[in-house]
Amino acid sequence: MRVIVHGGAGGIPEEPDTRQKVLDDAANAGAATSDPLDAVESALKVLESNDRFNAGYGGAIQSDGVVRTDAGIMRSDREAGAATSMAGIEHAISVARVVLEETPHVLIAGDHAVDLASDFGIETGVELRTEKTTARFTEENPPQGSPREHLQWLETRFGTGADQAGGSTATPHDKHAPDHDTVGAVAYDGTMFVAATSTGGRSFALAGRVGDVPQIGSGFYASPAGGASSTGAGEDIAKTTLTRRAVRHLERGMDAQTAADLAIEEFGELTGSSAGVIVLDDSGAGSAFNSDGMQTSVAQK
Ligand SMILES: NC(=O)C[C@H](N)C(=O)O
Repeated sequence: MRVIVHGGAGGIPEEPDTRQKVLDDAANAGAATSDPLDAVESALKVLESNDRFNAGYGGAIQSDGVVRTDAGIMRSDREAGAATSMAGIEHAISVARVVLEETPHVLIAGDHAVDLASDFGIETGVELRTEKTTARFTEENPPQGSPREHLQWLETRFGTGADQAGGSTATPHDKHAPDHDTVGAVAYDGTMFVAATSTGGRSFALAGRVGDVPQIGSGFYASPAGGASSTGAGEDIAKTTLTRRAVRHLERGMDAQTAADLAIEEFGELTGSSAGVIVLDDSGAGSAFNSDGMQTSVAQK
């Protein structure tokens, strides 16, 4: 089993070595399995439980004070599942897998996704806010009232992707904000590729906002040529279908590194925004980003 994981594209983390160790543990956990669905799920569960990443516990808080998680998973035979806008779900990746394996659908949202999770034995009602994320949110004098009032509040707080191009800041407000610390994994067992991504979204987003992560071809994609997982400003990733773009480059004969480089180059040209992508094909792994940093880890067993 070969696995590549990423811990989000953004600024340089405060303790890169500690964080790298968690990513290495995640990649190793994935590589120790014998099924690529298990590989990406076990890798991402390690990262969803660690508050150094914006997924599961420690995920970004939306304008109404709630963390809502999203994830997507896809196999190279084009079976896919995603789950979005879930409150109290730490392991969004496991819910996405339930959607893939147990339903005839590709995307389930909100309270219904939480009910589905509960029915399939996935823990619900988990406290996903940490002291750090709560303090950061509270400092910003959270809005009351209607969505229009929330929109006014986030006008000066929700960073545009262009604010972050070059990765200088995670948001205009907080240099060390864990804004781009979405997690992703791609696994290959010699037969099947599986790509997956999990996130708490972006900080200071409107309640109910959904980004690229649960959208096929945006946050995740797999085909017989390989798989890809992305991270960055989700609105821009969705508008340019970043992972579909990277996998299309594999289908045209590029290797994983060239496909990743070209996809990010095109993304930057089209959007002026920042993102990263990891790519796996049958001969190796590649990754590229146009932010200040994106940590990755590759493991093979
Ligand atoms: N942290 C991220 O990578 C954010 C994620 N792509 C989203 O927009 O929801």
